[in-house]
Amino acid sequence: MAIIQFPKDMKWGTATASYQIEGAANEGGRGPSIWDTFSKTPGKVMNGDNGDIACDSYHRYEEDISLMKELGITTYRFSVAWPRVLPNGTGEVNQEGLDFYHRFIDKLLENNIEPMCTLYHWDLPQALQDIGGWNNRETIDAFVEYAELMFNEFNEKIKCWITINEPWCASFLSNYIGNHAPGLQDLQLATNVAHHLLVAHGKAVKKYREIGVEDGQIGYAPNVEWNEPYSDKQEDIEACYRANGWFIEWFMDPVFKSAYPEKLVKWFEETEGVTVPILEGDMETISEKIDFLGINYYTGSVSRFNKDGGLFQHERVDQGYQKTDIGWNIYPEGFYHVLKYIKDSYGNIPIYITENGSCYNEEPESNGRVKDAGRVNYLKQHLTALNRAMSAGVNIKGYLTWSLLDNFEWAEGYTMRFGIVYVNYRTLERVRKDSFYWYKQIIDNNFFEV
Ligand SMILES: CCOCCOc1ccc(-c2cn(C[C@@H]3NC[C@@H](O)[C@H]3O)nn2)cc1
Repeated sequence: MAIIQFPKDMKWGTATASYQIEGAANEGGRGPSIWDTFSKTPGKVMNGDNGDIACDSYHRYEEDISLMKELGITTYRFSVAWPRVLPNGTGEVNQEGLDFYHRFIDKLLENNIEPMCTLYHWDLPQALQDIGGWNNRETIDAFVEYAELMFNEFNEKIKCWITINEPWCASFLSNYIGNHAPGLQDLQLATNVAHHLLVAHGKAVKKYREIGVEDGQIGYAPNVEWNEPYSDKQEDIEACYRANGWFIEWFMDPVFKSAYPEKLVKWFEETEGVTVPILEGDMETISEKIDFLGINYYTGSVSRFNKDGGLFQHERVDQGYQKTDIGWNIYPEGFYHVLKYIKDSYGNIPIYITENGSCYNEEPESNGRVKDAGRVNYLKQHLTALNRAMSAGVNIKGYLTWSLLDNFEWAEGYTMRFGIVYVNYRTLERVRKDSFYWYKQIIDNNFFEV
């Protein structure tokens, strides 16, 4: 047996997002977002599910916070619904929306739980999508107006800010692959969106610095996956570089090196005729220094070159890895490799694991117990890989599992469950899963045995 020990000051938490848990979509002055529109468009979301009610955390946040308190977490990552505070994206402020977040954050602080606030977790006000959304640089200015409002309103209470969650999902998954809102399929448009998200991130960081908060910190949370080359063949190594780079270099080189990765820019230009719409000063803005990096990791694979393998001429090679119920490989080695790669590529900036978790869809048994052994095992394997990365010098400050609650899993609707707490979507009752109790033990002891 080996002891997996974490540092005394390790921050433990859970993560959620506004559209996925709040509900009250047409309450409290909230305006519509692109996910309200997308989820109500036939065929876009499994079973026609939407976030109108979700986990009803808008009304049940006190119960959620008592679960967090019982769990013993010190940090809770949530996101603000932009259209709840600015129903039209800019201009008129919805005081009821601000009041809700004050009540919620005050309750967190009362319970000694540090709020980690994501400003943008994909619920763009529909009014901004109506003028082109992130493809229109005016949305960058709207985001800065929203960020400034939030910084000034909550700076005394929130000391840890995340600008953009998973820019790859908000740009390429949403505007090229088309699985997420607004469901477009145009690589040039998606590349514009990715760039404007990065500029918006940089401008928000600049605004945060201007406002000046001594004890605050700001970062962003890209999602990464790991493609391990199937062989030492150059073509396999390069194919994996491209596949990894779409998530890593594309969203980290601009922030940490003030330039896009040349090899990938050339690849987009030569194979797809796509270019990045960089204006004078953009790269300097994007690379405004951040205090920490949030990393979201779920899965990876062994991959290799395949000329007919789509955008990056790569393909995943099935190695018989076990998969979670959403069909993603369980690949903890990839977690270690990607963290080591980030450290070696971008220096040792403090990193929070802002999302890591697994999908298992067990229902409560007759005695009320939810036996999610797969999720406990996934946590064990990935925390072991995280510990290995920390031993290799990766500057990990905290780990927040996705997610506290089962919730609206985007295009999968409510069919896919990532929570350590089961949610009965009919009664909205919360039921602690076995993984809740296992994770509580880790938080209490700061170690576990494998
Ligand atoms: C190449 C083609 O691929 C088609 C599907 O491609 C993806 C990729 C990635 C995801 C994905 C979903 N999640 C979990 C969320 N992270 C944020 C939080 O809101 C969680 O709900 N992370 N990544 C989905 C679909």
